Amino acid sequence: MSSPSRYLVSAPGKVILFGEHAVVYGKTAIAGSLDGLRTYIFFEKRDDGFLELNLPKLGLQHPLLWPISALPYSKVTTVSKENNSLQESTINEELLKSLKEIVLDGNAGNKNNQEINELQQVAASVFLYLYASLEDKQTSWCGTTVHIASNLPVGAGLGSSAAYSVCLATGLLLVLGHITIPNYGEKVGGFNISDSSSPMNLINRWAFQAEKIIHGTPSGIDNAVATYGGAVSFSKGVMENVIEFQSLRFLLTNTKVPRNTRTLVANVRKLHDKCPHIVVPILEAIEGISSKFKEIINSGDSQKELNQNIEAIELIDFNHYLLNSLRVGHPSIDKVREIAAQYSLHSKLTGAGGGGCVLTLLRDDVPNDDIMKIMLNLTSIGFECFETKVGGHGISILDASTISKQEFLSSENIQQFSGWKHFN
Ligand SMILES: Nc1ncnc2c1ncn2[C@@H]1O[C@H](COP(=O)(O)OP(=O)(O)O)[C@@H](O)[C@H]1O
Ligand SMILES: C[C@@](O)(CCOP(=O)(O)O)CC(=O)O
Ligand SMILES: [Mg+2]
Repeated sequence: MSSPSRYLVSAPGKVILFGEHAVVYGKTAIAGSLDGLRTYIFFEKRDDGFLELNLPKLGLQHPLLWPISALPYSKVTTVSKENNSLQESTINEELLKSLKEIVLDGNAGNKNNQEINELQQVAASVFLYLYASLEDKQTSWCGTTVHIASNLPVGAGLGSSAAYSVCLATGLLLVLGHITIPNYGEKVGGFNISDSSSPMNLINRWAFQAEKIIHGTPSGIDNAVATYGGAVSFSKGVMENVIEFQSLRFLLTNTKVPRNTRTLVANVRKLHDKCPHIVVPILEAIEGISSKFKEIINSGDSQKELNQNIEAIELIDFNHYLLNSLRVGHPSIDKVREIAAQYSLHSKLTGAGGGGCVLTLLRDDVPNDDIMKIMLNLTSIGFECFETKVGGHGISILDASTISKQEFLSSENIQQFSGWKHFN
């Protein structure tokens, strides 16, 4: 049977309850997928030897179009086929540098000579990097068109970079024939991240490469959550389910203050290297918070108790103050915390901080009227808020042979196309 000519893939955003930044240093973090906030990518095979990438969410009006022949294949050294699995290694900086130049080059891909900023350049380079690394010269593959749709805010701490990376890795592994759409019940990898031969793990590892290009030194938590979904604790590439986390309700407030994860993570690194005697204990204290949360959960308290467990709630404030001491706070985040505190609710920054989103725990004993008032208050000063729970699907894939590009682009609810396959 021939493989589909079009694929639709989707991956969720994530929210970190405890442990952001510290997780980059191998400490434990607690995170869950945001099933309702997802990135979708439509992949269509071409037969003219071109790669087309559309980045409307990053403000590019026109598609970027490159002939495959423009890719610097002589510099591709990162992939070797071993035991039928693609082994990636560290980022091939020489290849990446060439690809970044190609992205800016009007003769190669930027036909409309659009002004391309650094963020757009990185997003395009990630696509070309994965394509060049994954293309198997033996296949008669002749190009692809990529369209992206997303209801995830970009650069707001909800893991849009990981959702983008996971979708790109999944779609390119599919269209380049490295994996097929797994059947229900087929072993696809689940949580066993070390099993390198499973499709899920292959996707996760390539998405991690993409995250490295975007972030510099990611911990891997965001791509793991976007790949496998659910609610988890994560440390040094090992994930565990934290089912109880799924019962908690949160308010997410997007301050809309733009920030960039790469810069924030790099700033924490500088602080760490300059003052290790101060920063290392802070990171250990954050680890203590994640551990305490797991201890509370494992102590057998009922969900109601977890939701109102004052010790668990206080962990939110502790984590926030510690993140502030790593200098990743922002006055807009403090404003959200202040408004929520008027109703005795506790909040912390989530993701890399510096603006972006704030997470507020919605306790069961807080009346809906109060939640409405907080939301009104926050929206009246220009913030955007929505209530959410965590958990749910990771990667989803659809054989989109019967869906046209126009149907994809004009759809108000891509999730409603029938035939999606989920793997958790
Ligand atoms: N829908 C999208 N289309 C293209 N690139 C995206 C998209 N979503 C995210 N990205 C990439 O991810 C970057 C933002 O990632 P980051 O700074 O880590 O913030 P976050 O992951 O918290 O949203 C963007 O600059 C872009 O490179
Ligand atoms: C700060 C960090 O812990 C999370 C970053 O998440 P986001 O890109 O801000 O959604 C970095 C990481 O874990 O790689
Ligand atoms: Mg990110």
